[in-house]
Amino acid sequence: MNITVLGCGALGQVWLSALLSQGHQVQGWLRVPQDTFVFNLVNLDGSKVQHRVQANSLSQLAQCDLLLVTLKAWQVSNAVKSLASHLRPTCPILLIHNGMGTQEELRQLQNPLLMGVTTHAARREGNQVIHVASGTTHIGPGNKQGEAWSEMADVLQAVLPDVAWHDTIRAACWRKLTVNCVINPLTALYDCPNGGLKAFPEHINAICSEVALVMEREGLHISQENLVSYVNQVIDNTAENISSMLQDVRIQRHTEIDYITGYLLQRGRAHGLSLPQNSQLYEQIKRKENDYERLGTDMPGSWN
Ligand SMILES: NC(=O)C1=CN([C@@H]2O[C@H](COP(=O)(O)OP(=O)(O)OC[C@H]3O[C@@H](n4cnc5c(N)ncnc54)[C@H](OP(=O)(O)O)[C@@H]3O)[C@@H](O)[C@H]2O)C=CC1
Ligand SMILES: CC(C)(CO)C(=O)C(=O)O
Repeated sequence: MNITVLGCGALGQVWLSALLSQGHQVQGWLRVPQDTFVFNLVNLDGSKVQHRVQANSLSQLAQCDLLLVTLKAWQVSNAVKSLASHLRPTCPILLIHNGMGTQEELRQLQNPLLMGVTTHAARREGNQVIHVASGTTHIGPGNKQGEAWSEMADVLQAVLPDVAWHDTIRAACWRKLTVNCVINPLTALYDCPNGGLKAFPEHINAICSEVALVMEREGLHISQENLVSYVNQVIDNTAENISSMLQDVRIQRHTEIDYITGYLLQRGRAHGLSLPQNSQLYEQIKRKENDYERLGTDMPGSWN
């Protein structure tokens, strides 16, 4: 297949490399246009590879069979909208990111839209990306046109297993959202690795009980106990991890909080629910983010 990967960061490079190794014709799409993109990846087994791929070719974009989007949630809508008119109308667009809300932002899209969440893990270290852990990528339709694309899961399963197709992907997205509503803001707040959250069971329970309320109203029936046990399982499995939100806060980068807790609060409001624990967490993270973003724009020279 001919595939363009939009967002060539940690996750994007893992996919680019896996797609290349399976013989797919790929290009990267970069924020700052370049003709080629060179990257270094450390595979799960510790072996290192360097790849050089084409980048930002409009003619290749116009012929592609899949646009794979591995951007941060807040980067997705604008970037996809700016590229969609260059794609064939039948070319599917697969979004893999943490958080929710982009599906709603892309409601007007004519192309088949597929949504994905993944438990693969990769991180940038210097000039290389390390594929830290293998996992499962759950994908499913994000609009009516996407419903016919279940075979995409088979293609991608051969590239970077495991890939599972869901006729209804929303439940998987909410489960991942729950994990991110707990682990991401709490680790950013307590400045600890994921495993450090074992010390805060009440806080975890309180967050999950509010998420369960919203999920119930969204038509997804799952008990608070079930959510807590799933979140604790992820905490155990990723105990050494520094969550993506804590990483963002540490390097003063915009976080995904608006698409994680922010999305939960938005859905809560739509159902007339008050979610005090999550509202407080959201405010705390936004305060941190605003502090450094305001400082950033106040830096000398920013008016030049
Ligand atoms: N990494 C992981 O292990 C996992 C990540 N996820 C989720 O996957 C998503 C991607 O994560 P990750 O790969 O870590 O993030 P990264 O920040 O590493 O990658 C995003 C990339 O997109 C680039 N980019 C930003 N805006 C544009 C644009 N308009 N056009 C083209 N490229 C652009 C960024 O470039 P620049 O930096 O120059 O702005 C960056 O290289 C996130 O939602 C994350 O939460 C989910 C599970 C695991
Ligand atoms: C699952 C978890 C919490 C792993 O760290 C993650 O998705 C993240 O850090 O964003």
